[in-house]
Amino acid sequence: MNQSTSLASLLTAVRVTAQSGPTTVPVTGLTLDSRQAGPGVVFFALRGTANDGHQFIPKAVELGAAAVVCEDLPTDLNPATAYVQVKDSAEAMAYMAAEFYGHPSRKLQLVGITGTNGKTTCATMLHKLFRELGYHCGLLSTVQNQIDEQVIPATHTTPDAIRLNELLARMVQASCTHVFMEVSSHAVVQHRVTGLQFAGGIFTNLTHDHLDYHGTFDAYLKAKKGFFDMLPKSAFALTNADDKRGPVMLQNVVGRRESYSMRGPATFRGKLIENAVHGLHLEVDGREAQFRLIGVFNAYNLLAIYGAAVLLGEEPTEVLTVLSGLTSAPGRFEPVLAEKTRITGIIDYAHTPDALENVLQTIAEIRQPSQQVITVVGCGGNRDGAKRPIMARLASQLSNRAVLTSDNPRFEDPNDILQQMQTGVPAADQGKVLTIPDRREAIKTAVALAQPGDIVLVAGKGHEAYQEIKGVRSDFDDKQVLIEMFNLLGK
Ligand SMILES: CC(=O)N[C@H]1[C@@H](OP(=O)(O)OP(=O)(O)OC[C@H]2O[C@@H](n3ccc(=O)[nH]c3=O)[C@H](O)[C@@H]2O)O[C@H](CO)[C@@H](O)[C@@H]1O[C@H](C)C(=O)N[C@@H](C)C(=O)N[C@H](CCC(=O)O)C(=O)O
Ligand SMILES: Nc1ncnc2c1ncn2[C@@H]1O[C@H](COP(=O)(O)OP(=O)(O)OP(=O)(O)O)[C@@H](O)[C@H]1O
Repeated sequence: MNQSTSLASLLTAVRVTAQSGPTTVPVTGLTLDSRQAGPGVVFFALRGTANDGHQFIPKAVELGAAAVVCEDLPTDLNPATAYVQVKDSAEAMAYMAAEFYGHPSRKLQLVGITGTNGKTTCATMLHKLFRELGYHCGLLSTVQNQIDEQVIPATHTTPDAIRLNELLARMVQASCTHVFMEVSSHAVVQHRVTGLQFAGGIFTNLTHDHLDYHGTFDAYLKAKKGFFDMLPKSAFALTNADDKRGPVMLQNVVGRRESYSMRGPATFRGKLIENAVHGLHLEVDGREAQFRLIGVFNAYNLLAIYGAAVLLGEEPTEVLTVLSGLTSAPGRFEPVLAEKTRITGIIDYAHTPDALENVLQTIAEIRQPSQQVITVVGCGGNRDGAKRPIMARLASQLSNRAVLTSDNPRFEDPNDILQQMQTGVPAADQGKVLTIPDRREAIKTAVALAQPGDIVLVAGKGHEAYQEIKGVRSDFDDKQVLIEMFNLLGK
């Protein structure tokens, strides 16, 4: 995008504590990485988790940066460079990025989704729903960003404020009216969404996660709540009333307080009629509808999506009709049916003990006693080793058969990872477990073991389309391999 303005006009968006150097300079770009600095570019020195961006100011200046925005002015100032001192560089960057890109969020109906689980599912399905309803719209998610059907790879759940405003501006340029985005707790704390004007916010749920970053559960909750606290009066704040933290999210918010529930009073009410392998049958605000998504957690996601669409002014019956035909987000409890034998394959991104347990418990809720569950699972290399025995234990205890295999061994020997996983399998379950390092062979074996009607869960990779071995990423897609094996084995 060709963008140009003057530093002085960008500074109207922030409170400056001190400044030096020429402010009339034209600005053609913004960056938070000194290595990307150059003439016309404003460099923001951010205090990071590993580095302090202030140490890279000389590098940015050496590369010709037009200006530096920082919290502490350097002692050695270059007369050709403008230096701007602010209280918080990350916050200033967000306001200046919004200004630089012409406040794209104000020209869109921007809806943010926060919570531990369900963000990708809700954002992706809202995007699909509004596309079906005839709108041009954008998506910002962990899996991918999208402008209508154009896919733009994603590096973060929520991009940094510069990239975010740039993407929103591209969406405005492509005539998008609605954008659905995931708002991670990291993004709130790091001011990635500061200065954006939201039309609505959704809270899905909160469980223990990311405590390595936030330190305490309260800090994690505070980060999530920070997003609801920034919603303006015109926006809706839609919360899950059945989640323990749902009501807290609405405390003292300025936005319109709305809720959804499967249990009690709420703006949008759902009732479970059937939760089966082939999908959910729900009553939503008194209307019955059948959905292709599986599991009670998806009933909550569907209610959130329905509620948001109605709050955005869509007609409830039409919303339900379109939602009924939609499939889930890629690799999020994604069913793959073998037509001939009615074996149900499920592809899920679950790569932590919590997520694996959730998925297997959901399968336990929907399966008939005659249906066996066969789980294929692995654990990544060069990452948290403690989860390996736990995941193997869960897979063996909560399935009829488990096939332990590789999941991005990276630089570790796959056999070492598998050995560590095996230590978690209880003696009584040893007979249920096979160990096959080659993931393709593992999926083939699981399909071969499955009898008509059984369920094959392939966990861990979800939408990921690669397997990383010794630093090399080769193409590997669980869904494609599963379909290939159904065909190969005549299932
Ligand atoms: C822990 C975390 O959130 N880190 C993010 C943070 O980086 P950081 O603070 O570690 O950066 P740093 O290395 O300490 O450097 C400090 C500053 O110096 C700059 N720098 C660094 C080197 C150099 O040569 N020159 C230079 O200017 C860096 O650009 C940075 O601005 O700020 C960077 C710029 O915005 C992010 O890219 C980076 O995300 C990293 C890659 C990351 O993995 N983040 C994850 C944890 C994350 O944000 N995840 C959430 C989703 C969580 C979930 O729900 O699953 C997300 O929204 O994606
Ligand atoms: N509302 C929900 N409640 C509990 N679990 C859920 C919910 N929605 C999805 N899940 C489970 O959590 C997994 C992650 O779902 P999803 O990707 O939608 O969440 P997310 O918040 O975007 O998480 P991530 O950022 O890790 O992708 C799914 O594979 C599914 O098994």
